[in-house]
Amino acid sequence: MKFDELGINEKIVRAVTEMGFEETTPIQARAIPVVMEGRDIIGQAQTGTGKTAAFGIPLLERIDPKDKHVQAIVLCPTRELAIQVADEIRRLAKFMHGIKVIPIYGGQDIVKQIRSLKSGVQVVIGTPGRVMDHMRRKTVKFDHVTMAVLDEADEMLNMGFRDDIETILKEVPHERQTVLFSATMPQPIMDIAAQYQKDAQLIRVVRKELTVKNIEQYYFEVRPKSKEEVLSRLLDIYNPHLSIVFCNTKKQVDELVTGLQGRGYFAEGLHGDMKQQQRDRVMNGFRNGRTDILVATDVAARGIDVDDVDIVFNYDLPQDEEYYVHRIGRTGRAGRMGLAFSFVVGREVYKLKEIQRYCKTKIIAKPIPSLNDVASTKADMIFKNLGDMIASEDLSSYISMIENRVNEEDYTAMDIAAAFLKMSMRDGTDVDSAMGDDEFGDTGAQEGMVRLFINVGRQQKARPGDILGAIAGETGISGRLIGSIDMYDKYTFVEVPREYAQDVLRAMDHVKIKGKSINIEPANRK
Ligand SMILES: Nc1ncnc2c1ncn2[C@@H]1O[C@H](COP(=O)(O)OP(=O)(O)OP(=O)(O)O)[C@@H](O)[C@H]1O
Ligand SMILES: [Mg+2]
Repeated sequence: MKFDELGINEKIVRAVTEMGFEETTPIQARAIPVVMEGRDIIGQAQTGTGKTAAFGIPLLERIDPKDKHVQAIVLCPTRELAIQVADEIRRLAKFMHGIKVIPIYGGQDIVKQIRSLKSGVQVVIGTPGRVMDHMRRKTVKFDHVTMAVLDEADEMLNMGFRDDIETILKEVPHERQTVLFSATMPQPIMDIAAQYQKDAQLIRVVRKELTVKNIEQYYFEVRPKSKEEVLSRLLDIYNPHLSIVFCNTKKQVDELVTGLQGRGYFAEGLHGDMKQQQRDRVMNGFRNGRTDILVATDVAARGIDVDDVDIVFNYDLPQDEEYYVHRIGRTGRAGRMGLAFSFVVGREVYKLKEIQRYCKTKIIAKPIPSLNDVASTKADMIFKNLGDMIASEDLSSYISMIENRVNEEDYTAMDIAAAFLKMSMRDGTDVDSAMGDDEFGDTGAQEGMVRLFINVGRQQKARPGDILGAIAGETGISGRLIGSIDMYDKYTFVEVPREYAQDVLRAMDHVKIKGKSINIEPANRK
């Protein structure tokens, strides 16, 4: 459906065209006409499918620019979302004169907000706490409000905000229109919502899955200690333009940011213990690409819309299934492609099963990339850049420098190229030191090798060749590089190059001998 078929203000049609919207999304096509009729609705549609405009457009249709009272109020669960929704509604209102939209949220100078509110604002987009604050101070009045929107309604009506929402809605005239939007809408929440709405129509853009099709979802079985290393490898291999890494605690966010920055990544944290100024700085940095990696708690899980987020990582699996939907929904927006990678530790596999059941999607297991994979991806990128440079630049003076060297010294141009490659691949993570030596200790292995202990299980009569083959097959490490296998009555040891040891351990869960899993651990623990 085209926007001009909706019977909306021509100025809004102009604005959406300028915003690059060609057609309405399904939720917009279905919700906008009903909301324009003045009916209460509950709108549920997948993440990134344009719910903001679905309420923003009919909201603007209702505003009388000549009337300087607050006429519409939108409540959002987080500050960042309030700012973003206000921006989107301002863009929609770009050609409508005399409409003022402001976000009001905690942590921002309240005196400034009061001044703006006094200057005649028709649309307030706020977080419940700060809105209540203004109500108490009587710096905002809602007696001319005809429309209330609860964006991310289920989240806000969840225990945390319920009382605040109730208090706020009591201040809004009873004849108001009340609309609720979210990508998830659990039944208990809809029951609560019935108290605030009148004869609400449920508009659910039904799809089998709750998550968007264009997000590919994978998981990695990891050990808690190896999460950061695995994350780094994935970042190096997939090289996302922007990515968001979700952690379950503020402490974990801080730790991971320090770790990633130490490894040379442009990462910043976002969580509720930070000062608002800092939160704004981080969010702006991420929106304009100064920060590539946003490490966040669930404050960034709902509604946040940033172009070019290619990958969402669940560094920790979320506690609630709904949060999985919202977190991964930060990628794959407005029809783009996205990747969602979840880290799963031990028994969390069960949680992952629940998430899959809830979302009605499959999350597929993926092996952890080896350092070899990382190295070859890095080399590919370097070769690509070199190719571009060779094609487009005059390198003759450099060529003669190399020729001179080769004539004077005892090595070839190939040696020089190889040394250069090694040098350029050493940026960011240091491949050789990434392995954490002490985990393997001194186990009397040969120089450069570490000993691993393998438990093949008693009943299995595995031959050394089977074990070697299985490990080589799963890790991609050439069988030649894996050293001796020593089989004793009860114990089996294998020696592997130190730099591959971690890979072998991580691959363990996938290494099967005669269909049965085996157990591998550092030999110094025995
Ligand atoms: N009709 C449209 N055509 C193209 N892009 C659109 C259209 N409507 C909205 N968009 C863009 O799609 C992106 C996602 O929209 P929006 O943030 O409203 O999604 P949402 O459904 O609210 O998602 P979430 O559940 O994550 O809050 C925004 O960048 C928005 O500008
Ligand atoms: Mg939204």
